[in-house]
Amino acid sequence: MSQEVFKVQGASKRFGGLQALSDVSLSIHEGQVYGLIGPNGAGKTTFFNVITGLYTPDGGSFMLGGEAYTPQAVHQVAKAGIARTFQNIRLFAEMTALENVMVGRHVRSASGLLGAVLRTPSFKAEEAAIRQRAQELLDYVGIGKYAPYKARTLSYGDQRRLEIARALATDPKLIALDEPAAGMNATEKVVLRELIDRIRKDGRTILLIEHDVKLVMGLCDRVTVLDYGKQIAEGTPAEVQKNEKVIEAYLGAGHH
Ligand SMILES: Nc1ncnc2c1ncn2[C@@H]1O[C@H](COP(=O)(O)OP(=O)(O)OP(=O)(O)O)[C@@H](O)[C@H]1O
Repeated sequence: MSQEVFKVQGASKRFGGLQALSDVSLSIHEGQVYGLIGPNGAGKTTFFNVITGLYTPDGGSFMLGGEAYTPQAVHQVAKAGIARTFQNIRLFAEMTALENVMVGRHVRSASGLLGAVLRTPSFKAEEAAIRQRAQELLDYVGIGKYAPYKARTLSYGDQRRLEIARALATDPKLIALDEPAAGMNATEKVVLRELIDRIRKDGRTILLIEHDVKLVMGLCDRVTVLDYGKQIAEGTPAEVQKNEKVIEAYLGAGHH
């Protein structure tokens, strides 16, 4: 069996009287696309925020690449090997597409972000390589020709792909995509699906929150379903789709 890349045991998070995450456990293996689904307010974003250090969990243990992992400050999370995209795109709007990806790459550079700001000699030596790699990643996600354009001028779908390129630039062990298809039209979704498939084939491991159930079922190797913070099902898409609790959660009147 392939190697376990990411393992979560018993992750919990409470906000006041609301148990947003309750004892959630999952295991993601190398080369898998792992889906996290559930109705609105189920706890998906909270889970992402916990594993990427934006929220401190109340409980749970985490392993990344076979080592104990404590989600901490965001830049440490990237260094540890988790890169993410956001439901609401978070790019540097006034920077070019290329520069946005270069920023992601600096996580792995010896001179770091401070070196980039101060433009130290070691930074300049690294910059050409970083620039080249950033261009390769833009080409890889299919927006190479927009490298010199400001991020804010790119179409919505292309901005989402730019976020993915920036995440890939950190060479993550796990890439976490938060609703990558949100706001995309049918054609853009087809292209996105091909891209995620390619990223997986190239050996990356992906955790995906997605509302588009068809996309999830077509792409994911395994799926966890959350409802009111609880894990109501885990398994292959075929198994999960048949699960009574899942059908109830999606059709139940309590949501939406
Ligand atoms: N910072 C916070 N403070 C208080 N409550 C929060 C906070 N973040 C999330 N919640 C609550 O936790 C619950 C889970 O929210 P979360 O955003 O994780 O759900 P979700 O599954 O991502 O939903 P959606 O599909 O709508 O994005 C919700 O009831 C939400 O209101």
